[in-house]
Amino acid sequence: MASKLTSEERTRALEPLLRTGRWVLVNDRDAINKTFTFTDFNQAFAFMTAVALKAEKMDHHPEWFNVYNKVEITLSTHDCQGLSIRDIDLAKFIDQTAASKAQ
Ligand SMILES: C[C@H](O)[C@H](O)[C@H]1CNC2=NC(N)=NC(=O)C2=N1
Repeated sequence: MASKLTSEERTRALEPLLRTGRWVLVNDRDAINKTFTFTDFNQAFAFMTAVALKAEKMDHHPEWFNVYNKVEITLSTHDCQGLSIRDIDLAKFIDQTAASKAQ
């Protein structure tokens, strides 16, 4: 079972996502959030499909909300009620996938 990030992991792995990756900490829970904007719904949904397939493989799923060309994603690990290394790994995949789609 996943465990919460240690303070060392927060410094090494989480901070870069917050500093340069435009992920933000959620106010009232241990989670990160980011909104992606694409050119249209087709691009947004192609992105969501790629993330969904990866999430299913990882058995680690995003909370997300889509309106037309925008996808807002929140990542947290329900099993440990906070951020784990699985959220970091999925966030990195999500950033790489978004970069490969027209935005
Ligand atoms: C039983 C199943 O493995 C768990 O419920 C998985 C599924 N996907 C998950 N996704 C997320 N974000 N956190 C979890 O703790 C989690 N657990």
